[in-house]
Amino acid sequence: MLRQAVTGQKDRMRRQDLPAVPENSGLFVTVTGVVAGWTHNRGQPMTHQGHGSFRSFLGLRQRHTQRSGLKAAAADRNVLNVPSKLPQGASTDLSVIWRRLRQLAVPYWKDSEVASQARWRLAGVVALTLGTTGVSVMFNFLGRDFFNALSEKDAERFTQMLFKWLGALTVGIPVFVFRSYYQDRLALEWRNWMTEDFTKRYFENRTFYQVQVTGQPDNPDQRVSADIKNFTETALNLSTTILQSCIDLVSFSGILYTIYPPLFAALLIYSIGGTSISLYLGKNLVGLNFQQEAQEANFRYGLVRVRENAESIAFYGGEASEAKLLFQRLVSVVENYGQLIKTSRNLQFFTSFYRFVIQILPAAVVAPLYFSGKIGFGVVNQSSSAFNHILTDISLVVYQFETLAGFSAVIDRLGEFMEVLDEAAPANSSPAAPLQDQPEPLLPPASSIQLSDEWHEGVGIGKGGVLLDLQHVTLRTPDSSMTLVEDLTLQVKKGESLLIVGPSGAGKTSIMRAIAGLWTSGEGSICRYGRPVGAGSGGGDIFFVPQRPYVVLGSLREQLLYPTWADAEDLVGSSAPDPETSDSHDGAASSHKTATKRIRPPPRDAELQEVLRRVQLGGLLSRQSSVPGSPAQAPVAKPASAPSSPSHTVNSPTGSGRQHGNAKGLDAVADWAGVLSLGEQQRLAFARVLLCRPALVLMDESSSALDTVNEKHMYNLLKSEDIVYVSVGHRPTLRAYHDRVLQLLDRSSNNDAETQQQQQQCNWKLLDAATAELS
Ligand SMILES: Nc1ncnc2c1ncn2[C@@H]1O[C@H](COP(=O)(O)OP(=O)(O)OP(=O)(O)O)[C@@H](O)[C@H]1O
Repeated sequence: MLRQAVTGQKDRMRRQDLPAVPENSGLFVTVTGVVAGWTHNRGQPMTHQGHGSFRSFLGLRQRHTQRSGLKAAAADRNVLNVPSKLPQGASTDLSVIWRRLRQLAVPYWKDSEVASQARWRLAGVVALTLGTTGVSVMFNFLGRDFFNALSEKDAERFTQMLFKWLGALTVGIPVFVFRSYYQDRLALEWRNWMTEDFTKRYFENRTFYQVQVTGQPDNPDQRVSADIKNFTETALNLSTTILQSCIDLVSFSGILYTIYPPLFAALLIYSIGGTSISLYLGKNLVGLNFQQEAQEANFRYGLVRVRENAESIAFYGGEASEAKLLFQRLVSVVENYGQLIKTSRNLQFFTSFYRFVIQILPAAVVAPLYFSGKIGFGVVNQSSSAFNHILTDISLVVYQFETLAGFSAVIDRLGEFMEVLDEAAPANSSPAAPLQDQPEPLLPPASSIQLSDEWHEGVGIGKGGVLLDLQHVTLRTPDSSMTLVEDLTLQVKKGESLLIVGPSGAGKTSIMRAIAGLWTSGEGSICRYGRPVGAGSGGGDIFFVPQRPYVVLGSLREQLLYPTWADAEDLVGSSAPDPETSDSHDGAASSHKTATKRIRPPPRDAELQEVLRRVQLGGLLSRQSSVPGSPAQAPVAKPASAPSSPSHTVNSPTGSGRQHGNAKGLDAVADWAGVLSLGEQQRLAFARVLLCRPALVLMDESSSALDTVNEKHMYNLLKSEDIVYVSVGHRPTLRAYHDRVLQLLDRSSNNDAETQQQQQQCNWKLLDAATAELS
């Protein structure tokens, strides 16, 4: 990181068009040399990518073949447990890198909605880049005449040239500054677009969940935040550098050739030799850059985990082991980084030498011509400058080794991520670029449970009042390593409640996952007669309450409105209650355009306060913000019913700056996940259900932290609202609130295949809750 910061700073300085030769060399023997160097920024690393390597060049093939093994392992590890040594592949398959580069780079310039605008801007940057070469050539000639005048002691001409030269500066400086500025701006816009695109696809089809379950790819957050930034900046820099190199090569070759053809020979030998040596010296950088990024991400993630689980760790007294774990990760970071800077040091010995020698080599070659009086002193300078330019063009690899290496690692990481996103995408939304050499699918193709939804215009109930219909469902874990439920057939009808019980690990939560569509591995079909409630859906029939209540960042109001009215900004103006089907308590917002009959406006404050009291959380209304001035990051909800009502300045009670210091009641902002007890969080989850009023709620141990009185009260509230519920739970008291019990039986610990098969054929029982005798 430190190195990144330092080098990043260096790059910035360099991109301010400092000389191509070492900044502190003091070897700029002529003003022309300084200007030529200053006007020529191609000799420097471009935006730093960390310390790169040609890891990708050497790594892709092996990683591809290792993928199947990784898949199996991935199911058993979460992101935190990414092995400290990532597979360090070895591949020289440039076609893979090229394919990934195309897939990453092309969409913005070709398929995006801003493609034509972006192309125009790119054309502007290219024009400015051409301009910089023009300015360099201009200074090359001005410098020659300037030094000729100096050596001939022609004072009048010297003064003339001095003014010309200064005048040229006023043209040259803006060209360089604006080129750099517009290039940076274009990179920023590209990054913005790519980040949005990746993020959108990451959330589509619950890919983020799949990534979490499989652990592939590692550290997606790092890829979205840091790698995309690196990719866009370097891609643009590299493109303009290559373009400028080509143009320079042509322009200055002519100049050099007219001065002295043998200079070419010296130049070719020098550049080819230099490139070969730097490739040799830099080969140890292979893998180090990729490793560094992964190690840094693991270390950072370890710290985040400590923050997220501070209380649990404190209760367990787990500081020492957490610190040990973090130190282990730190050791990996430091060790790898130590290797990296050592290798980099060796490379720099050579590249520095290489750059310094350039300063005198051309002068040494043309010196005999100068001594014999065939050329003037200005021409010596001119040849020096031209030589510098051409050598920099040809020696791109020497100068940009680390940048190129880092860029390949970034392409690799982003390409891998994109392939995961493409795999998760629905069949009809295949990626823009053709995929030859397709990677293997993330999970092996297996039979899957058919999930369907049936709901029409406000009525989501199937024949006979069926809300949920499971037919011959066999459910397996995502890696298909374990069959959890075999041939399960059951229906949940209006007015009937179901309790799912069974030993820990039997698959109770997994049944919920299958109904929610998170797990699909297995056979059979599940039909949900109703619209599932999703974030910002504004209503729905089927509501899922997970085992761990999710507490959003933001105000108390936002806690209550989540998920039904999360992101309700979009809802405002595009949705409205239909007078016939709306069950809004206040009946307001009837002026809004109807988008879907089932969408309801967010409840008003009075209703939110009332529901808090009903779930025995009225006391929260007297709490003050405990996160002064912190920006709420949660999706912001805004009641459509009364957008102009003073009591509904939900979005930002105190303006966009969100100074919550003194906010109270529904506007109070706190780290609710840390402040509320688990039981309070569970009651909050009940409040969300009561506000949404779905037809069916599926709850996974949602009352496990409640006392029996509160538990009874919560179930009575659901009954009073006619909400059908399916609960997962261990507590015996739960049976009293349910009509039927689905009991999952213990899977045999006996490894005997025959015994297991017999048990799996009937590893569940459906019983009447009143009379059932649970085993
Ligand atoms: N991502 C996964 N990949 C593979 N197996 C998994 C995965 N997640 C859970 N399992 C396994 O699936 C089995 C069923 O898990 P599930 O969470 O459904 O159990 P449960 O009955 O709800 O348990 P509990 O009562 O303890 O919450 C367990 O053996 C668990 O280890």
